Amino acid sequence: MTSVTDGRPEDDQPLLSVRNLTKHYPLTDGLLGTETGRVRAVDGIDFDVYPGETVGLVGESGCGKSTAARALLGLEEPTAGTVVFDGEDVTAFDDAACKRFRRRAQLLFQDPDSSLDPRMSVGDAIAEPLLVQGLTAATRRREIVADLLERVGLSAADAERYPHELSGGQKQRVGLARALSVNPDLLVADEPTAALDVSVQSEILALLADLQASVGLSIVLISHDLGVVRQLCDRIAVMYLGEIVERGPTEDVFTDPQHPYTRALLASIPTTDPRDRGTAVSLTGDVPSPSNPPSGCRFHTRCPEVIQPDGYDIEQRIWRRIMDLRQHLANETVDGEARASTTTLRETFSLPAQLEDDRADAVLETALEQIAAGDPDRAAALLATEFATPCERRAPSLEVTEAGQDAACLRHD
Ligand SMILES: Nc1ncnc2c1ncn2[C@@H]1O[C@H](COP(=O)(O)OP(=O)(O)OP(=O)(O)O)[C@@H](O)[C@H]1O
Repeated sequence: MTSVTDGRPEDDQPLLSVRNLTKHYPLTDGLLGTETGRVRAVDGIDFDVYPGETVGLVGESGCGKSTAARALLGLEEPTAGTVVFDGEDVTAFDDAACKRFRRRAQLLFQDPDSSLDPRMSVGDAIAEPLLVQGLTAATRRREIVADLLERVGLSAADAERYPHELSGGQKQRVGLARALSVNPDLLVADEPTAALDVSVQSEILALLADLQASVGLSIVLISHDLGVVRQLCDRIAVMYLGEIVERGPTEDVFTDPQHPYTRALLASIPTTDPRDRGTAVSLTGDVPSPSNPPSGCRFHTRCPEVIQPDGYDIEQRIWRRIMDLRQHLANETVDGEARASTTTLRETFSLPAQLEDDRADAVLETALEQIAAGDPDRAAALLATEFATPCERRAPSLEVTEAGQDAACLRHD
């Protein structure tokens, strides 16, 4: 019998299997050259890509998507973890195996200009990987180039042109032809349409979908754009600050998201439906630095659904603001509030004059009095003790939810 995990039959063999992929960059002191910390760009991510499917890696800018792509292609050495491609460990490859892997797994860049040499004709650019792989017969190379140009919607005559004569969309088509020239099994497309005009974006996405259907390519699509991902991907992994927070079949994640971060991302997609107006939860606070990620669940400093401590019953929206106040105190950004009245402080931090939960209100009022008395550290300590959330203490693991997909959120525990 076939059991299903993450939307796939278990007895299917993945083409690519990424386990605990981790990449930390050292932070060094410019003068002394000593290590002062680490940027945790990617922290233990797991996902599989099966033959012929497209898997999306989505998340805000800086969450580690490109680092994950470079590490899984062997362009950067991971700090930890394994990448198994067609049954073999990529990190253990010798030079010859590495060369074969480089042919079978291709990278498509966001900005075609960065991958095309302005002095090289389109034909030469597409033929270059063939030459590197040992195809020395010039006539055969020309035939392949002509065929590839037509497959990506250009014409054989375009082989004679140079990158500066092409539009952005045409250049991305050339980039795609170049990546496909060596018949790869896997294409890693890093924001392939982000540098293009909106009108051209959908043409390139349609082309990717067509090519995938005709040659059975597997694709890892990296994008911050949920619309792009929904259009193309069979399954997606949502990343936040170097970690996967939700993973599953695209339609399941879009129709019934199980992680508050995914819900917030989806709510941020502009909608024309008037019934949707005003229901969107927007994220507060800045994306924390990957060199000093929050404790517990990394999303707790911005999460609209952060868990309340036992015994309190505070409106969730207000609870988020109390957590934001704790954040301000921790960041020492409330110093100038001394000598204000607690009423003014409540207004400053968008807190109501009276919380519905009397016990919570008494704690809050005491903390605000301490801030007003010029002792924000005491207020921070009181709020940290009374209003501690499990989300700041325990890091959730990625577990299968009742909805079917995996999510890393303590609410599912
Ligand atoms: N070589 C490096 N040294 C130190 N930090 C790095 C290095 N490369 C990336 N980072 C940091 O790691 C984090 C993840 O970067 P990455 O480029 O993978 O994110 P991303 O999700 O692809 O973002 P974007 O969409 O902006 O490209 C960022 O905070 C980035 O500043």
